[in-house]
Amino acid sequence: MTLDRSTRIAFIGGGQMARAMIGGLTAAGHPTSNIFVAEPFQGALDAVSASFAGVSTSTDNTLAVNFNGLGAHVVVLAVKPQVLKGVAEGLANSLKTHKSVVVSIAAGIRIKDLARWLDWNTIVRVMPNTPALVNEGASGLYADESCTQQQKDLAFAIAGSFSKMAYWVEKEVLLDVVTGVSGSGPAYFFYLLEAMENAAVELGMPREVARGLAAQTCLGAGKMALAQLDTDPAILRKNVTSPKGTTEAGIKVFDDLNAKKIMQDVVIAATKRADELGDILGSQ
Ligand SMILES: NC(=O)C1=CN([C@@H]2O[C@H](COP(=O)(O)OP(=O)(O)OC[C@H]3O[C@@H](n4cnc5c(N)ncnc54)[C@H](OP(=O)(O)O)[C@@H]3O)[C@@H](O)[C@H]2O)C=CC1
Ligand SMILES: O=C(O)[C@@H]1CCC=N1
Repeated sequence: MTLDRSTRIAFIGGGQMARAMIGGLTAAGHPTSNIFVAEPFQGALDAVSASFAGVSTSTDNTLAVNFNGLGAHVVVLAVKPQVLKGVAEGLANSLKTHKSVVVSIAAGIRIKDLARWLDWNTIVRVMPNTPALVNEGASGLYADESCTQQQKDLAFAIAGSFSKMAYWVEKEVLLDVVTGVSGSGPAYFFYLLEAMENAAVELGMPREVARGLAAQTCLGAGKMALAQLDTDPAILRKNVTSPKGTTEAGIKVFDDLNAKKIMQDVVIAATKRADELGDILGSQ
């Protein structure tokens, strides 16, 4: 099937990322009556209901897959990688009954391991990010030959509803790189924002002004980079940098500290951790 308003989507886990995806899906017009969220903590389900009126909820994961006896077309696994094995094993029978397409957003966990736990192999891995909540998500996807083109298209359409940029990657290992760049990436920018805001406050700026200036600058720089994707970001940076001016003085501090190398190491460390999670948790 293709994604349309009648597509029944079940979320297993109703945490940060599930809510960001549901926010994107509903903003794109998907009816809440065709979304079901299951998770063990009633408080989290209440928060989902408060944000998205009309979404069905349950503390029983199999009820979400069962989707009021109709069956979910798509089951999104949105739990932490550490609990995924137990969750997956509990869904095996319901998935076979309803033949749902499984979308896993868990960092690191590979299709072969998930397929073994689920005893089911119609699986697409998607690595989204939390800006999905404000309709600015970026996602990478991977599926192997056990999915049909139609199933891949369905998963891509779902990712596309909460992602401004969505890309298939050719090898599963590249999803770890997606995780290191855009999955974890919002946190790197928040880290920079924290530092920019604190510096401005130390220099006498009221905090709310500092926060607004820094956040809008981040958004503006991102929009400029997106508007000129064929331009190397180094050129965009040079366009801001007047000879012997202020930016040059600021960037010199970055260069003296080898900050570009540090940023590369950050992305590499997050990517390696995704691979490690796949090795450690996948061997269960
Ligand atoms: N956060 C992010 O930016 C991103 C996260 N991801 C991936 O998304 C997944 C979810 O992460 P995130 O949303 O941050 O995590 P959260 O902890 O916010 O959400 C996970 C949810 O799953 C619930 N849960 C725990 N056990 C079960 C269970 N047995 N059955 C059903 N639900 C359960 C948790 O409930 P409780 O709190 O009660 O334990 C929690 O609400 C992870 O695999 C992560 O790798 C991918 C991209 C970005
Ligand atoms: O930190 C994590 O493990 C998850 C995956 C990507 C973003 N958050």
